[in-house]
Amino acid sequence: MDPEDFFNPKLFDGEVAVVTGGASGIGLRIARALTARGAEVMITSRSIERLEAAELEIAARTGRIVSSLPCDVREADDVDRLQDFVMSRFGGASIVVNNAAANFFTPAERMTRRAFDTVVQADLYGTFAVTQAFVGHMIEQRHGNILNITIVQPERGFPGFSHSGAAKAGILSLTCSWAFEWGRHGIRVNGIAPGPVPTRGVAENMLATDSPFADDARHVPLGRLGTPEDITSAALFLLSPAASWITGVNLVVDGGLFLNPPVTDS
Ligand SMILES: CCCCCCCCCCC/C=C/C(=O)SCCNC(=O)CCNC(=O)[C@H](O)C(C)(C)COP(=O)(O)OP(=O)(O)OC[C@H]1O[C@@H](n2cnc3c(N)ncnc32)[C@H](O)[C@@H]1OP(=O)(O)O
Ligand SMILES: NC(=O)C1=CN([C@@H]2O[C@H](COP(=O)(O)OP(=O)(O)OC[C@H]3O[C@@H](n4cnc5c(N)ncnc54)[C@H](OP(=O)(O)O)[C@@H]3O)[C@@H](O)[C@H]2O)C=CC1
Repeated sequence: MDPEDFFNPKLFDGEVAVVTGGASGIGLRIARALTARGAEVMITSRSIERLEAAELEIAARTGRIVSSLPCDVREADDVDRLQDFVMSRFGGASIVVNNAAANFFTPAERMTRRAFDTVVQADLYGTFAVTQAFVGHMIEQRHGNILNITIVQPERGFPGFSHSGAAKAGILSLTCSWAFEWGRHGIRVNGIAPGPVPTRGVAENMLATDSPFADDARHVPLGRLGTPEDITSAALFLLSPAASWITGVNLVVDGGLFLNPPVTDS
């Protein structure tokens, strides 16, 4: 049985969800699952081609239509356009999934300022800007749910990917600050920390020839790599009323990998 089948098909009726990076990988799967369970879903990414393909896939799988808009979350003007689009079409968003991210292997001493900036802007600034675009409406409605896709224990560092580690640690801090600040407005803010999930993004950007990461499950206690479905089940739980007293957590979904993480030498 698909783990997502445990979730009621009407679970997200009446909700409006924005999923950044929703045209591929984990974001696409979360967007599809929310659509299948009644939410109006808006997906964004930079590539129009990928967005169009995702719209078709979601329609074929769920029989429902998603909206999409090209948006580079690093660009303030793009985020403003996204906000305008969602406000005029849906009146606001009640769910934001900050999933868009950039990553590539670069030893710190060779990392250019622009490379650092590219990742921090996509991950940390993008999470801040997209959330801020929609939280005002959530506060007015006294109802909202923000889910940030992070990594496991970013505060411990991420050798070879120090830009990503720093950005994700910043997102974790935002998760906690926002959970505290907005809890009294009926808004929950949580994170999910995926273990290794072999998506296109990982294959293209993290498994470079000189990257220390290997595409195998040797170190995973549960004996396999993750799937977008594994992450989506956790997302559906955290976004649902079943998690109504949970805020400010970074839920690790990694098959137990971080009980004994492999040592990497960048
Ligand atoms: C299955 C086993 C897996 C094992 C892993 C397990 C560990 C789990 C933890 C994983 C944690 C996180 C994972 C992820 O985030 S996966 C998602 C990754 N997805 C993506 O990155 C998709 C989007 N990314 C991109 O499109 C590109 O990577 C990029 C961000 C580079 C594109 O942006 P842009 O077009 O704006 O960038 P530029 O090409 O202009 O480059 C900007 C600067 O960055 C430098 N750069 C780019 N690529 C590299 C590289 N590979 N190495 C070094 N430097 C790079 C580039 O040179 C520019 O800088 P300069 O102008 O100074 O040269
Ligand atoms: N897969 C894994 O092993 C792990 C993933 N994660 C996290 O999970 C999330 C999803 O990763 P995954 O599905 O693997 O990655 P993918 O690369 O498959 O998906 C990332 C998505 O983000 C979009 N994106 C990238 N940069 C931008 C930008 N500047 N503005 C808007 N959209 C952007 C991409 O679309 P486009 O190129 O069209 O813009 C793409 O749709 C990320 O936050 C990642 O850091 C965390 C730990 C492990």
